[in-house]
Amino acid sequence: MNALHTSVHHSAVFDHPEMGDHENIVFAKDKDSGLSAIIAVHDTTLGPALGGCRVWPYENPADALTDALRLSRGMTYKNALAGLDLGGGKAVIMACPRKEKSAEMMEAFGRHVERLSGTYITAEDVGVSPEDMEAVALHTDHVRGTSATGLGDPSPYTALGVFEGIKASAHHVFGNRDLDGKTVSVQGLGHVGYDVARQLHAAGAKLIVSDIHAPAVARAVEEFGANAVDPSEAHRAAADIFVPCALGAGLNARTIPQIQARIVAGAANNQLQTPADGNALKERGILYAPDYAINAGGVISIALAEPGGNDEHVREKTRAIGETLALIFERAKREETTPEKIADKIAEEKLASANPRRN
Ligand SMILES: NC(=O)c1ccc[n+]([C@@H]2O[C@H](COP(=O)([O-])OP(=O)(O)OC[C@H]3O[C@@H](n4cnc5c(N)ncnc54)[C@H](O)[C@@H]3O)[C@@H](O)[C@H]2O)c1
Repeated sequence: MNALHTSVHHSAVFDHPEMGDHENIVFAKDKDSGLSAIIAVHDTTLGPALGGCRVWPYENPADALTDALRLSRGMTYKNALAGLDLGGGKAVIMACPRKEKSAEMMEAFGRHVERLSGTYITAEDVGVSPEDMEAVALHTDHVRGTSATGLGDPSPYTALGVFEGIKASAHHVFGNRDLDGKTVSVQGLGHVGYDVARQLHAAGAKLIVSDIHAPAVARAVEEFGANAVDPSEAHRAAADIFVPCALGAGLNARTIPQIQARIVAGAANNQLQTPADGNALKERGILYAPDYAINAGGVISIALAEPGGNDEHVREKTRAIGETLALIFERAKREETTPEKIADKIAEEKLASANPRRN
């Protein structure tokens, strides 16, 4: 290998724009099963790095590395803000979940997780099923969310946290947690969105719903007396609260000027397309509940579940998301900044106080 070749690779990894303070990055291969994975351990200041494993047909390893670095850093912040004694990490497997993933590949991944001696704990993410995690668990105990370790589907806990977050947001904006008579636009009626809609309906909210999957919409109209709108209209519906529970990047330069709601509080990951979109919401007087703060119920359930589960302590910690958001909103107001910047600050303060060397 010549010197130029070496320096190209060096800059591609160590000078990667997403390379923050990552502690350890493993490029994991297994010839027999075809596994190519990256395990990124971002920070273990607060405890072992917990974060899901994603199986995705990345176009190239550079995209996979970018995803692993970004997502693992996000998990450090999410776990810290949720008050968990856990650091942040993430794994990505470069494979098509339908055509290339296999039990052998997941087992090989499990062996790599085991080699990290518990500094990384894995769980389900996009493209991974409960059966896949059972295959991983054949080779390592550093896995959560399997039938032996978990409460099952994390979505109900995510939905509970989002509902608490919506009430905290309503209190901040309207001076009252009561949702009776409030109009709420829920975008995306999947695992989380449908359950949030159910809780909103039970609390007396009037629902506007949308999904690209027509049967889910029909069911919500029938069950909750909801009004259906086209998914492209969800953000600009005449509502008090907008609850994005579909895909990311829905808050952007095009949609923000059209939002009628005074609150955006939903489960979707990475709702802000760019950091400037957070400022744009603030300028329009729209309160934004930072996504990784409000949607932490799922990771709380994965982290704290006990086998065979009494889930009361999980529910309690998940309900506390409402209190965390109330603190974030108050401080953002005091410091005249945006809630997502305060969420980041609180997470960083927790890390700094656990490890004074970070100051
Ligand atoms: N499941 C969890 O515990 C959890 C935890 C944290 C964050 N999240 C995030 O919350 C969001 C929802 O998660 P989920 O588990 O309910 O996923 P899901 O796949 O069960 O549901 C997503 C729903 O959104 C719909 N949808 C897709 N594109 C849409 C569009 N353009 N407009 C309207 N609807 C659209 C889909 O048809 C589907 O019904 C995702 O962004 C996910 O990353 C989920």
